[in-house]
Amino acid sequence: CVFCVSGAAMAGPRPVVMSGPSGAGKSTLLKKLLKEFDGVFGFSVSHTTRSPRPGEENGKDYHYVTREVMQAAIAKGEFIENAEFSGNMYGTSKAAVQAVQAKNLICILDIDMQGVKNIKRTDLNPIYVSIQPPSMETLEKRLRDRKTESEESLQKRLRAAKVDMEISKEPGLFDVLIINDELDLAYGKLKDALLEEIQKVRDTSKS
Ligand SMILES: Nc1ncnc2c1ncn2[C@@H]1O[C@H](COP(=O)(O)OP(=O)(O)OP(=O)(O)O)[C@@H](O)[C@H]1O
Ligand SMILES: Nc1nc2c(ncn2[C@@H]2O[C@H](COP(=O)(O)O)[C@@H](O)[C@H]2O)c(=O)[nH]1
Repeated sequence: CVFCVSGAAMAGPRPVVMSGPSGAGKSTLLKKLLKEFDGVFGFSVSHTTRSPRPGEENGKDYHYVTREVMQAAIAKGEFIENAEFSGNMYGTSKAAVQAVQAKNLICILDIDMQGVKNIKRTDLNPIYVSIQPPSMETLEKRLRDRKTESEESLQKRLRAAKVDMEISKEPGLFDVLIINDELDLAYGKLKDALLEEIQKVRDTSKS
């Protein structure tokens, strides 16, 4: 298989892909999952060429690299997928996913729409979850209040969000679509969607 990444020997819980516009609340939701279900989920740490935000840690939130380093690693076939988003490169390395799967945890990938389309051509077989904001106005407010973006980056992200919100309606692209309006309600829906996989991991770790 040309696009094989996980390998048959890696059969374990299904990974979870979380996608949706920048500012929709993916990181907020996945951090809640990682905290509540310690020993069940593991985060696939992506590579990026963007600079770390205050509070972000190299190797935990992302692997922060230069464009040259990232391009060389992609050329060597070390990445499952990679994309250009808002002027920076992002990508999921095979090692990032394998590190989580080796521990028999549910691997969570936080990736953009290009990543979703590319993952669909692999054998990773994840559950695809789309996190959407209630409106463009709310999204813009969240991104502005987060205070992480320059005006230019914010505008780029809002333009990408409009495209993302349209494409995500494509039938069959996502298994679950969650509107993140009230955080606790959205989190409840996310947990419900993943209950079966969570139970599998709990059953396996008991036996
Ligand atoms: N339901 C919610 N209600 C109000 N604010 C929220 C909600 N969910 C997330 N936020 C806030 O919105 C901002 C964006 O959320 P977050 O950083 O999780 O988005 P994201 O989708 O991970 O964005 P990116 O793709 O840029 O990493 C954060 O400041 C977060 O605290
Ligand atoms: N295709 C990929 N997209 C990724 C990856 N890691 C993160 N992302 C997406 O990038 C944007 C911006 O993220 P930010 O941290 O700069 O706000 C967001 O939509 C992420 O989902 C990746 O490895 N591949």
